[in-house]
Amino acid sequence: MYTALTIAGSDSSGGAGIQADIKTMMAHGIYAMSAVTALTAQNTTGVADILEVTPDFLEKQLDCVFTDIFPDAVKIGMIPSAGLIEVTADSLLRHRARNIVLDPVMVATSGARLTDLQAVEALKEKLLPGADLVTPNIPEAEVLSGMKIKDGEDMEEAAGKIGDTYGCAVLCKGGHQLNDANDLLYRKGSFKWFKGKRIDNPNTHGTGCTLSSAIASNLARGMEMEAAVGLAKEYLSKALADMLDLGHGRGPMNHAFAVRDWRGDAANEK
Ligand SMILES: Nc1ncnc2c1ncn2[C@@H]1O[C@H](COP(=O)(O)OP(=O)(O)OP(=O)(O)O)[C@@H](O)[C@H]1O
Ligand SMILES: Cc1ncc(CO)c(N)n1
Repeated sequence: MYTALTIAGSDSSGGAGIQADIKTMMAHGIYAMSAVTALTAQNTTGVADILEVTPDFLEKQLDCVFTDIFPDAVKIGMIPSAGLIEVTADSLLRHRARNIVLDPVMVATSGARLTDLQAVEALKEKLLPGADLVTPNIPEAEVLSGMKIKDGEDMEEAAGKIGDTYGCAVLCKGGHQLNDANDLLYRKGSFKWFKGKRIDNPNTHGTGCTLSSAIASNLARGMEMEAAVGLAKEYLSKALADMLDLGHGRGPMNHAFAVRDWRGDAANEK
């Protein structure tokens, strides 16, 4: 059985963070493990509070996972502070983790900040250089590259800057554009666009977590990076196109489309 680890925050509403990651990995037939960096009290309308674990406790979770069931891939999501980022980077290096997909989470879909400003600096210095792939959305790519992004050409320039500075592949996600949902992969000096049709669904809570976990799941199975990204985007589009509508704000996506056969479609109807 292929295995994957998510290092991320818990989302009490189940649409993003650890919960989205585990749902996605399970839908890909992957055995999912987790190291929790923080608990968030959040729902589709916003984040009420964040409780971080201590660096020492995060390190223990990582040691427990890596010394027992070694993950074939690692997805990194919300890490709220520099101390937790340092422990994570050291641990991944010490345990020789492979297939590391880093979602540089900074702000939730609802607009709330999930990491402090020192964490952004630590992310750049400690985590990006060890990652195989980093998956910023447009505002995150602006922070990491230090430039404004208005169009596809700017996305290429920013992704190139990030990739060349930190020595990792970069997937710049286009979900924050108005007209399309095209993502750009920069890897080893060349660009590949993944074109996506914009789905008219406001319920996009957790799209970034889902995409990065789907990529990690595909890498865990041994897929090449380009194929892993292409298939992950297909998974995300299907989950979004299922038009689940829960909660009072930007709701989560439906992962159950991938596992419906177990109980039949009828069991999912309300
Ligand atoms: N309305 C949409 N229709 C189709 N694809 C979308 C839509 N919105 C986002 N996506 C896709 O979802 C993926 C995640 O991109 P996005 O830019 O939304 O990430 P994010 O902002 O990190 O997500 P999150 O909301 O979890 O923070 C990308 O592949 C993007 O193209
Ligand atoms: C815990 C957590 N991680 C990531 C995101 C980004 O969507 C979120 N809203 N919550």
